[in-house]
Amino acid sequence: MSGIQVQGLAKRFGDRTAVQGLTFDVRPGEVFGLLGPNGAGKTTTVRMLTGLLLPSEGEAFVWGHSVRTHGEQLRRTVGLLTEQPGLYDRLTARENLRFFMKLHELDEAAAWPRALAYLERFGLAARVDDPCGGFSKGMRQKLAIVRTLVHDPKVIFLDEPTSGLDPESARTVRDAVAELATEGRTIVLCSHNLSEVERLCTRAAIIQGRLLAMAPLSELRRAGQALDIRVEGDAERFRPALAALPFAPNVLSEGGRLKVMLSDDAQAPDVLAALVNAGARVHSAVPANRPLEEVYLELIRQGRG
Ligand SMILES: Nc1ncnc2c1ncn2[C@@H]1O[C@H](COP(=O)(O)OP(=O)(O)OP(=O)(O)O)[C@@H](O)[C@H]1O
Repeated sequence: MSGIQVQGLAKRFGDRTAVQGLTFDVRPGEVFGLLGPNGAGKTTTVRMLTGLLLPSEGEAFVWGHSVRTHGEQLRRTVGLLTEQPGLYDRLTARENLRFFMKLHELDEAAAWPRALAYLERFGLAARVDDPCGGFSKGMRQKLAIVRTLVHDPKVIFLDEPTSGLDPESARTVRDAVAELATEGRTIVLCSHNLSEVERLCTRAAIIQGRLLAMAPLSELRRAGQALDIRVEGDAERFRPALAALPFAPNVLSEGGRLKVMLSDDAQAPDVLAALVNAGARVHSAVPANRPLEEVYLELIRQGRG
């Protein structure tokens, strides 16, 4: 069995339930987003799926290994990039990687070329013999990613992998993540960067102590549509007319474009009538998918309600 299967997973810390009733699956070759606000239980879930915490309830299989009974095999199969890079400042990049190779009981001669290829890709090869203490935040993050990959893991958990990276480095890392998935690995991406999630992930779960939604991103974004409207002149001036509608839709405006979020198809004619009554010359109005951010925020609000 490959990929990840999660069945009714729960974790309690004393009286506090961090997560409960989590059920989802992640396929090989998939980049899967695990999303949720601060304190939603993402880290707790990842720690259970990487054998660092035992679940209070439920079961999960990661590449066929039970998180309850096969912790040792599990840890050999997974790579985990945590929020903190967790490197030894006094050691050089090479020494850090060697240390983690030893921890994984790897044959260094076999494992090093793979690490070096990533170091080169991430622009770190020239600094391999410098102590990490002198590395910038982005360099440390990239080295931590290389460390996550030294043992050629089948399942990779990445917590905010591009945090602190400049746009070019972030792109390099995103390309590497996409490539790892095309090699048939399973990747779980925890991120608050929803545009990154939209670019990388095929499916996502949104959690807040429990599962609020799990679906392909294309489906999540369709859940409740938007209307993409082009008007003459600056669209922003029509915002008050739309705000006065009984259903007060959320509106984004940019130049001559308005994106109006609808909770119901039947609201579209009222939106257009309000614009025309306010003097707008409407060039076009087409149904559009909602930005992931809109869907996410709405689900979180409903989850709290
Ligand atoms: N070791 C622990 N002991 C007690 N409570 C904990 C422990 N670890 C996590 N929690 C609690 O579980 C809940 C979920 O925390 P978790 O760190 O999993 O959230 P998160 O989604 O990763 O948040 P963030 O986005 O801020 O990293 C929080 O209420 C947190 O206080």
